[in-house]
Amino acid sequence: MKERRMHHRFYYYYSSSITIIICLHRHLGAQAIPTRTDAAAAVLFTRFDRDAYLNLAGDAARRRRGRDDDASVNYFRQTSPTKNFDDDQQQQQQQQEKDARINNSQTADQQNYDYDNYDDPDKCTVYLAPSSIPHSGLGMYTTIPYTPGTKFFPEIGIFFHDKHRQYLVNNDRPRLSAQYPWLSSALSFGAFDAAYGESYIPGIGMLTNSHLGLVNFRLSEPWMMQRSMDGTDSLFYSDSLTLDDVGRGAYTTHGHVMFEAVSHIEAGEEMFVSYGDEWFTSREEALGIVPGGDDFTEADELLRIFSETHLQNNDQLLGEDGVNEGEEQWDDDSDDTLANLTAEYEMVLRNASEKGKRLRAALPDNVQDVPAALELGTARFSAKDSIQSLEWLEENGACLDNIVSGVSSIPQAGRGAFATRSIKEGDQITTTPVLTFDREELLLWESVEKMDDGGLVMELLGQQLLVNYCYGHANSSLLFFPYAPTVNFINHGSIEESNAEIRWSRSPYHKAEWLHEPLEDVKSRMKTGLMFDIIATRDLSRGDEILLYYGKDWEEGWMQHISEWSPTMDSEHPVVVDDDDDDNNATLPHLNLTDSLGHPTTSDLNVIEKTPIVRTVDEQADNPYPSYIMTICRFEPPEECVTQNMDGACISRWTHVYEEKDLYRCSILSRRPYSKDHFAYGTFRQVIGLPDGLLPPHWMDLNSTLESDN
Ligand SMILES: C[S@@+](CC[C@H](N)C(=O)[O-])C[C@H]1O[C@@H](n2cnc3c(N)ncnc32)[C@H](O)[C@@H]1O
Repeated sequence: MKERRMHHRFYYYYSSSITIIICLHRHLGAQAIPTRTDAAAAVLFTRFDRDAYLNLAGDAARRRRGRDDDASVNYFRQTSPTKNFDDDQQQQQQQQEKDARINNSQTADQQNYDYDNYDDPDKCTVYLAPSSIPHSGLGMYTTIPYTPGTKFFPEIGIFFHDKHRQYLVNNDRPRLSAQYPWLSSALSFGAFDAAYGESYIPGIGMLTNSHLGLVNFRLSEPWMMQRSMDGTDSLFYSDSLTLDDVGRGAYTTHGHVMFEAVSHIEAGEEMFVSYGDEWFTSREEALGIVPGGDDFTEADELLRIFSETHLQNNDQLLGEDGVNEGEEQWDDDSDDTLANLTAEYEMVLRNASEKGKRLRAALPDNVQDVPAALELGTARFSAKDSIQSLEWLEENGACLDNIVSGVSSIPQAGRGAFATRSIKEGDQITTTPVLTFDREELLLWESVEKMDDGGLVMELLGQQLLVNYCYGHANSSLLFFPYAPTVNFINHGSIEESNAEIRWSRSPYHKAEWLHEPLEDVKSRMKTGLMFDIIATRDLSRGDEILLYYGKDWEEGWMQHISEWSPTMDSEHPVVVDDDDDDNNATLPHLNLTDSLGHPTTSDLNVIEKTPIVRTVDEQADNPYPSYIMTICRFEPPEECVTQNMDGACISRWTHVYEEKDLYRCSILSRRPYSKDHFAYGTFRQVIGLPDGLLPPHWMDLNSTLESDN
């Protein structure tokens, strides 16, 4: 897994009445998610009004066709059914709050892509183009400067959980898809979402390369609450769907993941994030020795000292005012001087090697390069092409900001992608590299005991949420996950209302020749190379929601889901059981469905329950939290473990109080694992259909569809 560590805080689970804190940083124990039969005890909720939904969906389509809709109109307001609430006032209040939250989240979006603030709103602000890091494929470049803290536009994050439940996981080959995810904690509270999790974050999170000396973006507020549409990742911002909304759990709750600049970024600069030192040190065989950020800083210092002690004593090597003027002047030097300097510089290199191979790798190999490396800094010197001209980007790149995310105009669809500028029919809306998955990688299995002989059989539990973001054909086991910015927000529209289509990219970076290769070769490649283009099929105006026709299977699947789905089925989250300890089944979280609040947030708890958000142990005795809420602490763990479990897990005691600003008291409310929407039973799962004829016939290795499996 691409261990892109943004921070090194560890998360500890704290049960308020117990003083031992158990390290959950590694895992929460091997917990299983249960089979569907466990949903039997669900309580009836009937708030989802199917007819009203279908009417509204029709209205929304009519509005879009008539182009009289406003992209910011939020149909959830009208669809959010409330008839289960007895108290009209409470219902109204809750609805108003939900509206306010959704409006806030829209405002937050708009702040991030207010293109009118730029000198030319039609100027593309971000390009896909070849990376300045050799052999690392494509990268992202900005054409506008950023100041530290400025955010890039919002992206989705998709939680991928319980990899050990893949059928193939134990004896499978290395997979490219494992190179891309972030740690689960990259998504707020992700560390607690499941026993084991990873986070796929497209856009900056997947498309940018990492140069540890030139990192200019980082995930913003990884721990703080990032807004999400349903707020189940966060107790503080909730735009929650209710327990009985048919779209619940069908799209990610992390719909507002932000990256922010960490330095002053120049127009034309390549965007880099840190994958973390370990990502590079664990791949030295494949990547060679890659310096860390500190290595470049130290290398700069070594060159400065070398320059002061040697170059300034050799005035003839420097420009008139003592500043080097580039490489040519070195050519004029006498052989003797150059030989002396080379010998001196080799000493510097030898000393650096002794200190560390990564430090050595940060230094230029030749003394002739020292002046340029001094001027640029060793990091920039090592990737000289990492700042490009606008002309170069226009010539070699593809624009990635023709769309931004917002609340979809489609009821129950979550967020959508909207045009930032007019796009003519036939023109490219965006282009995107795709990561390939084997369908089997997205299935979740559980081994269960067979009644007759006690033997174990594998039972299909369901599919990862990522399925809903993958493109494929029902007759092929190969799936494609696009990862350019914003592309994953594009929703489905019927044949009549769709305004975009997908095709293999015409970009020179798309490896069209791979389409002739056998399926197995494509699946086992450890590099991406295939790309899709999304093309406008009619003239688009700024603010239009982009809609792709997802195909007949998808449409039928969604309609089937609506007709089969019942709040009864959808309203219970799985009970989490411990694989290793059958006696422990009852201790882990489950949703208390008698709680009429649906998904209460801390503010809901405050407003509706009129009680303080955080309760003392005594208060909890009279007034317990809902069962899917837990309290957690966050702190730097003590260096040593008090004891070590058999499996190496660290058990430590909280003996220190740390004052850092991003550490919190042990009073944070979090959702318990497996209590977010995408774990709920009966949630919609369906691959987005690629048009017939797009995939080569020799990739059609299935003759039945897996599509109807939820
Ligand atoms: C690729 S995602 C699109 C982005 C998604 N709306 C989000 O907020 O993250 C596909 C998922 O969006 C939802 N969706 C897309 N189009 C829809 C539609 N026309 N009606 C209902 N749900 C839709 C479904 O949950 C689907 O599985």
